[in-house]
Amino acid sequence: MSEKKVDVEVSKEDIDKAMGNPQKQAQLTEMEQINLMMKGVKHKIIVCSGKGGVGKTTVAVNLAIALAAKGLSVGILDVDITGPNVPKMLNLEDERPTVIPGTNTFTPVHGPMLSSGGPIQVMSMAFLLETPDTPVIWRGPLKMKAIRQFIAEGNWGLLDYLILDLPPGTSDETLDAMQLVGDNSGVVIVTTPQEVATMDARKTINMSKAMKRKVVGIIENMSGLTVKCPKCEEEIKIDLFGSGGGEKAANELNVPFLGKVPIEHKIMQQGDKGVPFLISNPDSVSAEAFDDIVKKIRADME
Ligand SMILES: Nc1ncnc2c1ncn2[C@@H]1O[C@H](COP(=O)(O)OP(=O)(O)OP(=O)(O)O)[C@@H](O)[C@H]1O
Repeated sequence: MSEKKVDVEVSKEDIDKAMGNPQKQAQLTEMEQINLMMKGVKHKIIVCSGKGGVGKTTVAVNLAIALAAKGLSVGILDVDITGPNVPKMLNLEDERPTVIPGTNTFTPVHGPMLSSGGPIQVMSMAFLLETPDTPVIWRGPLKMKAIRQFIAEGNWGLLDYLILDLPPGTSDETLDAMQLVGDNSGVVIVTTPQEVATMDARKTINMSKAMKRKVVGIIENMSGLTVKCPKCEEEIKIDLFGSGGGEKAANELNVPFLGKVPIEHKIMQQGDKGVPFLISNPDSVSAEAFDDIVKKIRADME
């Protein structure tokens, strides 16, 4: 784990002491533990959407990669308890968090190490399932308990960024995540350009505003597909899910528009292989678009 100094309210020693000492830990309530962990994180980014399948996990994972590649210490918490995909997209499916002996705390799984900022730290419900096909058949309160434990009982150490990858919608997990992150947090909303997705994205933006969370902006994912005509080799752009819907929603709701990421076959393919496209295809159109988006996010958060 990185020993890099970040401008936070606690020291790594404070966190290690609380996490490695059962008596000290027993003196703290769950909420005090969560607050302690959150004080060690400089910036928290909640990646969410109204609609499912629009590319939240793809964005969350590549955002973590982009930040870690800049030498920042990064953690990613998979808040999708029933559909946890972060380990799959980082090729960490067979990993397990390490339980700290004599305590009920754990060290998150160490993911890719891209710079001196240390390995990306990852926690997900997927690490606790017997097989990747095991379903999590839980009601809201149990899911919320798991999220709280992932934060309170994980020794995340000091982080520049914690990225939270949320399930779609505005209920249990989203509500809990927005409440728990505290200050220095921002919400990034992912949508496809089509109306049925932007309509749901608007709800998430209004929820973030109601919960007094800063909206960092909207990303329009799956925005256009460029294909080559097999006969004449001419490039043809197809707006499979329409175009400009995310930007329109951003303008109407008066929140920043962060950019468009096109549909690229390799994004899907590499996601399934567990290699984020920023690593597998750093020169692609999507990687360039994403680079711009990350700059805007950093400019806002930092
Ligand atoms: N720009 C893109 N081009 C091509 N495929 C993409 C793109 N963005 C995401 N995908 C693919 O679309 C599928 C859904 O993406 P992802 O899992 O990131 O969405 P999600 O919003 O996190 O889904 P869920 O709501 O289920 O959590 C994945 O197979 C992913 O690889």
